[in-house]
Amino acid sequence: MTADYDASRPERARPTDSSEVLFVRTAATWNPGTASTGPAADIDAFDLPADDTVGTVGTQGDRDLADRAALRRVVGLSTELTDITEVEYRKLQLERVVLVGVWAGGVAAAEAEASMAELARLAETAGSVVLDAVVQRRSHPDAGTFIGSGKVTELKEIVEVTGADTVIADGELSPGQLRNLEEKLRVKVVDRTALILDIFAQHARSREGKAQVELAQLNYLVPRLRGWGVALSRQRGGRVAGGAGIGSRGPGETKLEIDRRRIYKRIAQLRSDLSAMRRVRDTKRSQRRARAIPAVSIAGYTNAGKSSLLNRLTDAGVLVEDALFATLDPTTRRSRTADGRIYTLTDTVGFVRHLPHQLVESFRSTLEEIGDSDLLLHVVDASDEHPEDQVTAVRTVLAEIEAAEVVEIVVINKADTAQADELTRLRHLFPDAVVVSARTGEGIDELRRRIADALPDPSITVDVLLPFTEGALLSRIHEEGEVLLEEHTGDGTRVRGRVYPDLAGLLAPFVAVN
Ligand SMILES: Nc1nc2c(ncn2[C@@H]2O[C@H](COP(=O)(O)OP(=O)(O)OP(=O)(O)O)[C@@H](O)[C@H]2O)c(=O)[nH]1
Ligand SMILES: [Mg+2]
Repeated sequence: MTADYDASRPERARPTDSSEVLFVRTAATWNPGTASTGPAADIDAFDLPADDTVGTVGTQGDRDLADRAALRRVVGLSTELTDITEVEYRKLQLERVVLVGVWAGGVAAAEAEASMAELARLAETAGSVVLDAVVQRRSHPDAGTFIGSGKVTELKEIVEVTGADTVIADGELSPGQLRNLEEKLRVKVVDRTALILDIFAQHARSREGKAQVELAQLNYLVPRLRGWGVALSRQRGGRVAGGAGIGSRGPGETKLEIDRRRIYKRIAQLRSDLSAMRRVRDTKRSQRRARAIPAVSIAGYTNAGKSSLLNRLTDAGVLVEDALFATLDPTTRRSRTADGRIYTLTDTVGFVRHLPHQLVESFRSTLEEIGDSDLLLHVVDASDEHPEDQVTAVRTVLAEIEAAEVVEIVVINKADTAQADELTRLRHLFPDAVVVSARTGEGIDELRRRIADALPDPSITVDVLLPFTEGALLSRIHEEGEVLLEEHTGDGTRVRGRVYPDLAGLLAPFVAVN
């Protein structure tokens, strides 16, 4: 018997074979198809397929989709934290759920409803069936039980009537709230943060993405370890001992200490792995910068159509799915302006209201690319009920990752399905926005023009005579700059054009003398 094990807490009224926390073994064990680093990850700008050279990648999104459809929830794996190093994902078994929210004073009813509707979509994305949703109006969440303690009884009735096995709270619960609610409701309770982490874990593909998610999950887990530990012990007792002798099978203090130490060790390992991956990413990025290829980032709310837009602009063949957080790994592709200037386009992870800070922290290196870009395409879903709330949520995250200063083009997407008066309203709200449909291609030419105008212009005029041995420099002028005149002479190629400062520096030795 240990101090951490709460013997007074009765067994579940409705035991299910799903554990409270499933520790799923390495992705390779359970889903070989997605274990390797996806081709979309870590693409070097110099090897990027240009939009006009891509032939077969259109099927990559289809393959990803098939992979994802093949994902199955894994039931009945070990719930013991026996070897944390084997843990790739911590998955929550969510099946039949009831949602619960607190509608704070001062918040419009519509906003509270939108938040719950989104929670429902998140739950469905994670593979659950939403049976019911309830919201309590009160000035702030109850410190002990999230909703008022009287309401917990009502919620318990709903849980019993619907036969739910999980309650999902629309917010981040303190470890105490989580424990209290579970004790009272006798079903598993998870919060919005855990739910989003679970979706990210399901969708992560690249090594970096997986490490980022796992780090976020462990940081979320640490302060809750005691609660989870208790739950794990009871689960194990129930299964292994057929429900008897549960107390004797609880994890000892020492066991929890060991678990905690293992988790800290794993966190340290992940941090160091990630910082190594980050150095590679930084090098690639700075190579791109050194070559002065302007970078455009596509950001926006989840499901706004960012990947569709990348596909439309470059034929990238990125996975598009009517699901939240379909994209976690940034994909970079190369494109050209009508006057031939090269730029890169990067599709990024979507944002959401109350994006868990653990994720923002873990994904910081990925997200920092947005702050570093020359231009941001902020994609807005015009068919959403509250597009401007999405814009606010996105701008909040952008400020958090210090990307608020980047020049932004608001791209109002899904013009094909949005209501006409809604489009008018949005045009009025965002007068500089471009209205497009990634699906039909409407407005895309206009968007390309706007991108070309917004990209930094090569500003230094050069007039050089390049010896034939300097073919590489000649192609860089073509790729990155603007050629005004080109003449082949007996001594080499005479080029007059406009380039970025760094290339102008390299061309200095060849300045033409007449
Ligand atoms: N009708 C319509 N649907 C669109 C358009 N653009 C995207 N969609 C749909 O919206 C859904 C989400 O598209 P994605 O491109 O995956 O969106 P995303 O922003 O990359 O989403 P995440 O990566 O999950 O954050 C898919 O079902 C797309 O087919 C559009 O212009 N019109
Ligand atoms: Mg996407």
